Amino acid sequence: MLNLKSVKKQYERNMALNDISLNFSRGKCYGLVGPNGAGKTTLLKIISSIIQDFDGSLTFTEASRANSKEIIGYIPQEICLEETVTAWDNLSFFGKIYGLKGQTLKLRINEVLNDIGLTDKAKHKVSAYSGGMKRRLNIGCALLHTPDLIIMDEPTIGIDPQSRRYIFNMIEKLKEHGCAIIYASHYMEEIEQICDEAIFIDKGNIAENGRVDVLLQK
Ligand SMILES: Nc1ncnc2c1ncn2[C@@H]1O[C@H](COP(=O)(O)OP(=O)(O)OP(=O)(O)O)[C@@H](O)[C@H]1O
Repeated sequence: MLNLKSVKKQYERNMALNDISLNFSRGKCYGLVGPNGAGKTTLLKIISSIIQDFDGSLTFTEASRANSKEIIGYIPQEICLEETVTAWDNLSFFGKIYGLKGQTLKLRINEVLNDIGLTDKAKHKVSAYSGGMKRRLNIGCALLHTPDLIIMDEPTIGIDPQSRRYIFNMIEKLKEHGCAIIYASHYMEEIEQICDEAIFIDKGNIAENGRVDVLLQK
């Protein structure tokens, strides 16, 4: 569904990404692994069109949807929620950004709340949520518009095992629905558990790339 060809990104004198070519297909979870400063977030921001100033090409191979905003659900490393209002209000805000309204918006909010396991806490203020609950809500906000490609930038940092389980179950469901997921993480055991393929990135270059079982044997 997505091809990257010779993608390069330079910040002033710092070459953050150096000739990255990759293909992503539906129904698979791709682990993106690398040390601090390897270029993971830069790559994810290029794929999500947050960074538009780069060299090389990025092509969505299925033209069924109008633009990348409709295709992509981007879950940033930072929690991006308004804590003074409820989970429902946060979901409603993000749903409207994606053009959802009325009954469709209500239906999607209820579905997402169920998927992230927060139905009974929907009317609670986010400031009263645990770190793991905030992470789950952060993910939910990016799924309302049923994106085809979901980008998760280290979504399990500082969370409890129950929230981690919810996130992993969610990834399995998204794969079953034919979505592609790109999952950046520092944790190899997470990549082994949920990813079909892994991309090891170091100093802006691809060090290894392929099926997780094959890479593990290596
Ligand atoms: N806005 C920016 N301006 C200048 N340099 C930047 C900027 N963003 C990132 N960099 C640099 O680009 C390189 C790659 O950074 P990036 O954040 O993509 O790495 P990362 O693999 O996501 O790291 P981490 O695991 O710490 O999140 C680093 O050397 C970083 O300092």
